[in-house]
Amino acid sequence: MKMLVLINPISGTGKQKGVAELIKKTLDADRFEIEIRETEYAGHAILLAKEASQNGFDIVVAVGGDGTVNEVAQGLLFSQSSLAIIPCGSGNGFARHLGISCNPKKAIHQLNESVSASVDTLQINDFISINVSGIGYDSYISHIFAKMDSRGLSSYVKAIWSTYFSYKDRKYTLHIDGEKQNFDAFMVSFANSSQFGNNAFIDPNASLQDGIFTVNVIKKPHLYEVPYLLFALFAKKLPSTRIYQSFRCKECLIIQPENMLHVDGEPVVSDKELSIQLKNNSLKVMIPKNKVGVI
Ligand SMILES: Nc1ncnc2c1ncn2[C@@H]1O[C@H](COP(=O)(O)OP(=O)(O)OP(=O)(O)O)[C@@H](O)[C@H]1O
Repeated sequence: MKMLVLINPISGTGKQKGVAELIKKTLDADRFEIEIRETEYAGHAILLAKEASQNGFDIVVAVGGDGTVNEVAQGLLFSQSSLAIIPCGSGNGFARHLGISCNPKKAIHQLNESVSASVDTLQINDFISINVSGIGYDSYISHIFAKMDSRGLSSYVKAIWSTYFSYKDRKYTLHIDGEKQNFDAFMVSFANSSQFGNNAFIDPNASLQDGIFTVNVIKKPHLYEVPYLLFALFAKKLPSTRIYQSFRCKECLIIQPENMLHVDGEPVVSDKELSIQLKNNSLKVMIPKNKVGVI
């Protein structure tokens, strides 16, 4: 099989630095004919993946985080070529949902044994989301974080600390299955997969193959509830908490008070009105053999 490997040199914590060598040493040369390239700017992977698909590459490997994976997915949507992932981001939500190891060497071994499967994606206005996107507080934080000079966890905590107390629930209108609902929410997530990344689960039972996504409405918690809610987020128990409400659908329309959205963790400027549609079986993905039927 012809395989193009796209390495994002700036993703995550730098794990991708030795990956090219590791791939040459570890990837099954009998099964894959490999070409390796680095991405040169944001959005480059979309173009390279699209060209690869048109030029007969069977697989395009994203070496990076959810942003890189999203770009490769955009380039391969509705094509015969499959997306593969060697996770090197900071969250790796989509790869984790698929059961792909965040250790690059293990991920390459999994790739040697992988099979192709069709998965759903989400179209949010003109954006494509494959993992979890959203509006409200987490989108607000992703926009602030993108403007900060320094990266890393400490900047993230700083962004949250300086905004959490003043940020209140805001008004949203959701049109779903012909019904209109108004509600106040802290954040609203659109989940195709189960987790944001780092095993923080917004919709623990999500499947990428069921033709359904969920709209997850989160109310602002009281400060004393935060420790338990953090535990619940990682223990797959968020759906049973007071602040959580979830709607299953194939499409919906939501009106937000802001022009902000995050798509798989990347901040984007959007319309206030968002039309979200599930695209069933729109992307081929290489998954570990033992995950067939359970993604
Ligand atoms: N050469 C490059 N220079 C600058 N930006 C790039 C380059 N190649 C890719 N990018 C951009 O880097 C962004 C961040 O990459 P990515 O999401 O993979 O890493 P991350 O943010 O560290 O991981 P995660 O999303 O898992 O936290 C992507 O949205 C992509 O557009």
